[in-house]
Amino acid sequence: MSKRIFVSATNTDIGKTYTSKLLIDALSRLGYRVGVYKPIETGVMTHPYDGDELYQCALSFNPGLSVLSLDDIVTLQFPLPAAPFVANEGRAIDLASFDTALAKIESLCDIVIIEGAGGLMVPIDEQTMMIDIPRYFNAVTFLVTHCNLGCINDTLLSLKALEDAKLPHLWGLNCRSNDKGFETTSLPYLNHRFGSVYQIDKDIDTIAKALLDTISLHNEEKA
Ligand SMILES: Nc1ncnc2c1ncn2[C@@H]1O[C@H](COP(=O)(O)OP(=O)(O)OP(=O)(O)O)[C@@H](O)[C@H]1O
Ligand SMILES: C[C@H](N)[C@H](N)CCCCCC(=O)O
Ligand SMILES: [Mg+2]
Repeated sequence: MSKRIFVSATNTDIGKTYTSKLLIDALSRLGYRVGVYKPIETGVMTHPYDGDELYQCALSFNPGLSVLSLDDIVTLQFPLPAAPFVANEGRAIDLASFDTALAKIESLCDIVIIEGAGGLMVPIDEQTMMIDIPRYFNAVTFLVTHCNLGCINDTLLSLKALEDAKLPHLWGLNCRSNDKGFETTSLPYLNHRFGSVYQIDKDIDTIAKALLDTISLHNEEKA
């Protein structure tokens, strides 16, 4: 069964691409041929920079991906830097249009990292939100959250959305060197509630292994 990780975040600019690249590195070091996919990228004036960043990183570990073009990695590209619904003026998007692209990438890898656009409740069209994508792809979600004041609320809301949707998921905090006060203002509650938390920079190898375990469990349940 395919191994798919859907990387989402509490919002845009939180670190989905940053984290995806660390996951590519960690999974590659575990011996996996890693592929990447960005089904929809908005804000593409001339070049899909997000998709390219993912592609170049994956290519450096998995040269087999060199037969692909950037259009294979980023299926739908829109100039307006906005939710797909807005960038595509509310037109319907047929999710089946992603299947051929993903199959081509998966023929060249053992596991694929799929990056969403923005957060989980970003509208794609009238019928679909970003949170519907991991179910469509049968992927395990990795939620990236931040370490600024407000991260408790943002994290719990996104986790509630994943739990309500009964989607298998893990999550981690993307703390930046200029984040101030996280350990005194937010971490105490997160530790109290969850026992321990993953921090992406420190724990990426543990996260990669936990994602592989979660994928195996999820695939067994689906079999
Ligand atoms: N831990 C970090 N330390 C330093 N810089 C970071 C860190 N995480 C992310 N960044 C930087 O912050 C910016 C936003 O991160 P990134 O592009 O990964 O966000 P994103 O969630 O993928 O955004 P989008 O919704 O546009 O796809 C980038 O310039 C990235 O290099
Ligand atoms: C252009 C940007 N970097 C992302 N690709 C799209 C973010 C859409 C966010 C929409 C919203 O939540 O209001
Ligand atoms: Mg990104």
